[in-house]
Amino acid sequence: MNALLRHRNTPKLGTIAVLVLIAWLLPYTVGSYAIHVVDIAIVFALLAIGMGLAMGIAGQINLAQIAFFGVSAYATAILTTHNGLGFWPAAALALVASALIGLLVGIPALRMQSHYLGIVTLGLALGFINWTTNAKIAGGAEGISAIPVPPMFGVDLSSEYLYYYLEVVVFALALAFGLFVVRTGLGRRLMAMRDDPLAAGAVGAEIPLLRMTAFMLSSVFGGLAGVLYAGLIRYIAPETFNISNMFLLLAMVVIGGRQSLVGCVVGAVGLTLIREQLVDYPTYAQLGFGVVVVLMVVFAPTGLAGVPARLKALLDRRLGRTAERSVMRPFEPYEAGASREGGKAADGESRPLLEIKDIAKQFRGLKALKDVSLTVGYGEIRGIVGPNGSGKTTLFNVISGFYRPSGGRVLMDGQVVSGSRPYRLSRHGLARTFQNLRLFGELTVRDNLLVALDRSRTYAIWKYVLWPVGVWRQERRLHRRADDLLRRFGLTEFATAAPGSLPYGIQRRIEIARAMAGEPRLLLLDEPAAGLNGEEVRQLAEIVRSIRDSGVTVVLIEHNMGLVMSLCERVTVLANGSVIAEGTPAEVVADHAVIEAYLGDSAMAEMPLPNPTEVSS
Ligand SMILES: Nc1ncnc2c1ncn2[C@@H]1O[C@H](COP(=O)(O)OP(=O)(O)OP(=O)(O)O)[C@@H](O)[C@H]1O
Repeated sequence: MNALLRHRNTPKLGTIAVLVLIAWLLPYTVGSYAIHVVDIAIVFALLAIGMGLAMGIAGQINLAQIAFFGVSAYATAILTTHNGLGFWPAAALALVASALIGLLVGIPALRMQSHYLGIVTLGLALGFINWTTNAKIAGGAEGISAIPVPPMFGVDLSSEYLYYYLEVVVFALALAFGLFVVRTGLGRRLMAMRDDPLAAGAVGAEIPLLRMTAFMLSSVFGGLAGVLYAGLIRYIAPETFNISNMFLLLAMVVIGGRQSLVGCVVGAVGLTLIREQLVDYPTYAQLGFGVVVVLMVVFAPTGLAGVPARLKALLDRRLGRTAERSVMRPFEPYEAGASREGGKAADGESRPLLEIKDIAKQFRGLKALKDVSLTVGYGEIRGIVGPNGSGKTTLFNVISGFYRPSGGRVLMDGQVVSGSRPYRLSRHGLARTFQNLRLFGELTVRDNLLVALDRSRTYAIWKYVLWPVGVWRQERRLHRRADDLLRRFGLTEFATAAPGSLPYGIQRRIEIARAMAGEPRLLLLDEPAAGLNGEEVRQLAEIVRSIRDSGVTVVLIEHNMGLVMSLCERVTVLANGSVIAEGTPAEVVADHAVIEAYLGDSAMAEMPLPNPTEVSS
């Protein structure tokens, strides 16, 4: 069965039918005040979903949600009462306005993250509140009244009972859309960005655009809530969009579980109902919510939505259940053949794939790289060795766009690529792994691979609105390819596991599989054998050879000299940021400068020339 169809969180049809029935019958069972509270709860639920998308899914702290809500509510009010527009055209323009404001608020996220972003978004929300209180067009402290009842084919939406049904339909569609986003490519990329923006960029995720997208999504949900609120209450005033409501919203998302949209809805509905019960004690209610939020952050950071998984993990630990196998299946070699003979490019030219020309990198006073030059031909396996701190990882970081060089150029396939962002380099055919593993910790192993397999551009998210079938088909293709990749790398058994729960050797292999998912031409492996046992190193050598035989050029940094000697045709030696030797493994280990550089370095000082068969398959 397709993995997509057996998604662990896909709601059952029966559950949906029961929920629809409850939603349908609810107005028949409650009084007019209760239905008013439910109508308000739905508005908050929409706001909470938007906030969950930005904060929980994309990891972007957004304290401006109340402003997105306000912008569309005010835009609807102003356009209908001042400009005489009908309710629905005004609502459509209000949605556009809040999406644009969302993009605007997202701009600071390009430069700053975490609490700085929180402060800036909060500042923008305060600015908006200030505007509503002072601007004449916004009605000042008195607000705007007499917003018209939304027309709906003769249905009287001034009745809160009938308005409830409109809200339920809009809410259901919005939640379904949110879940669709979260469970497909865009959501995965947003989550990958949340877990590790550097690694996400390295597998092709356009981080700046994704950050803007997160704020835009959040603002559209805020905008929907604003329109519904304006149509429901038909009067708006600054007190609805104040900081205490922003805090309440934050509490809903944190308590419900910011990484789960359903959790956000539960938090929003639950806290709206509780707030109504405590309406006579607003100060105590605020204080109570504050205490609960602090307790949740400390003891249950994943909120109510995360409680079942935590309980299950606890139970499994208590019962000593370890469901996962800890041994990988064998790697299935790639088909050989695409390998370029004689260091030639695809067009037959004999230029190298990678040219590094006089690269320098300075960190304040420290010259980590000094005029490093080297070339790597097509189909080569190049080793980069050197004592600790000699600049190897810095060189990789420059090649892969993580660092801008202080001088010199990097060319790939004859094209200057130095200074390009990691996601552009990924699309140009570069992939890498990291010395300290950088897997997306909150995603499953399959999702880690899916993020890298998905090469669609961020601008293609228009399909989510206009052509969701296309998104769905693409998902099916990606899941099939992920299954193939999992099988090739012997990882099928671990597909649904969290990478952090797996042994180190398996995590290293997942990282190589993820790098290969992007079908690179050049693969940079940063200490791929670190932490592996002897058998795993032997398997690694087999994998790297097969990758090269499939036509991918490999450059690896390694301290395991046995592996370097057996695998690499040529080795470049760095010391103190400079290339001190280059040649075949036998040549470099006999080089005087190399021996001197390594004196005192235990990895190589006593290095006998290893027998290549030690690590070969
Ligand atoms: N972001 C940074 N800021 C300041 N200094 C840095 C930064 N990154 C690396 N360095 C310094 O640059 C030098 C080279 O570091 P690098 O990590 O490239 O060495 P390496 O050869 O990869 O070492 P190892 O084998 O231990 O991984 C070191 O002195 C290191 O402290």
